[in-house]
Amino acid sequence: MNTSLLTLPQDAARRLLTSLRKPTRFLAAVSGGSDSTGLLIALHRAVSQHDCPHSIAAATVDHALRPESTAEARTVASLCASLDIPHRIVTWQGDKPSTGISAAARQARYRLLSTAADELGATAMVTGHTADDQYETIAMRAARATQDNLGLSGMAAATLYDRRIWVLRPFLAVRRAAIRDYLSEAGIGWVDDPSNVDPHYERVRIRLGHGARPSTPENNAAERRRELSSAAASLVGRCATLHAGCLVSLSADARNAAPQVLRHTLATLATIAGGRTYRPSAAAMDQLMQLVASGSPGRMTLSGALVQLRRDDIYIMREVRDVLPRDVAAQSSLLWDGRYLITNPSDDRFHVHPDAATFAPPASDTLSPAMLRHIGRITPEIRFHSGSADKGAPPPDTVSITPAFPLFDHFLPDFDLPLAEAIARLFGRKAYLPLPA
Ligand SMILES: Nc1ncnc2c1ncn2[C@@H]1O[C@H](COP(=O)(O)OP(=O)(O)OP(=O)(O)O)[C@@H](O)[C@H]1O
Repeated sequence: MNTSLLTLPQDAARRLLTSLRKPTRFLAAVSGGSDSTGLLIALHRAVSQHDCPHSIAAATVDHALRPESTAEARTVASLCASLDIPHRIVTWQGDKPSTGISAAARQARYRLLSTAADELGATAMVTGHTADDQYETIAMRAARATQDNLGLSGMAAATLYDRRIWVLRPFLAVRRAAIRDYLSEAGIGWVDDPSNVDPHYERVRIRLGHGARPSTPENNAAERRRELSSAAASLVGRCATLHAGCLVSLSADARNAAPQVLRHTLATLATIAGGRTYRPSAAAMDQLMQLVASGSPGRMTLSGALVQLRRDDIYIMREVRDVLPRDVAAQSSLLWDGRYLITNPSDDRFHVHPDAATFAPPASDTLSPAMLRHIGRITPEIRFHSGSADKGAPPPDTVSITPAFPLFDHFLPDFDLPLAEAIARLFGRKAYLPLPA
């Protein structure tokens, strides 16, 4: 077991605070379980030190899935009141899905927590994920690794949520047992969520199976993933060109990159071109890399994208299949085809539809006529419904069409940040929120 990486709760809290120069207000996400309660106490003690420029607030999500959850949230509220920590309870309202409840609860939790962060003036969020959670995450991902084993880097120490707030995990090298000792010494109790011992959940089965097994990643998988991301970012900076806002070409020089760097770059660009949330499978990437290595012209579809090899260049674009028309209601936004965020501030509903017949191709001496036609079949065209006079009119200036990257925009682990930034630059989109520093 690699114990050198493990640390005590109070040291981890201090380390986080001293790593930040700018005064930061943290929102501690506290469920009332031992890990997040330990985080709350350790951070509270550290920020209460003389001269500390940072401060904390806290929030608890009442998922309203178990009868006890409201009382548990109130227990956290009382603890925070006794410590003078501003605290909010945010409740997951409305109907709950009958399947996929864990994933839906997680989505709702982050949404509600980020709203609480805004209300409490917090500029970063902290969660109590531990070394035990990290071990379980890696074990679960290893069991189903199909995407180039990227998941083996585990949870990131920092993840950008919805492009709006960084979620920091300062306890990733702290063991749960150390947190419980720390709380017991402080005379502070915690809630035991019954689902944490329910073997119905894969995570629980792994926990029960591993007992005292190693709990920190034994290798530097996260560091290697960051290096891969940086190398891919520099490849994109050197070799990638965006055409007509949607088609990316990589110049011949890209083929001189290390194979794993070219592979990661292509996997990521294909995911972005296809508007997908997950990268292609390792099997699909093996096939694509064989095609690239063959040096002959060819084409392959994967993850909703078409990759075309022509002369020495590599072209990556959305495939034409399943690019579906959609309506955008008045005064609303829509993620269209996973690739564009389309905002309609007008009072009229409009229709988004690729229309090759009306598409005016850009002048190009590098793209073939077939590619220009292809662009017309994947580019959003907007048509207003109201009144025949408006039909087919170009969108008013106020309608905005912004490239979207579902792979990065919802949860962006810090080790993927270099490549995400390079792609945002390539598409001319606003930079991601910088890490707290
Ligand atoms: N009900 C809640 N209210 C506030 N924070 C919570 C709540 N549930 C979980 N958290 C936060 O998330 C951390 C991890 O909790 P848990 O392991 O149950 O969630 P997870 O779903 O596995 O994690 P993730 O949110 O990354 O998917 C907790 O330490 C805590 O900081």
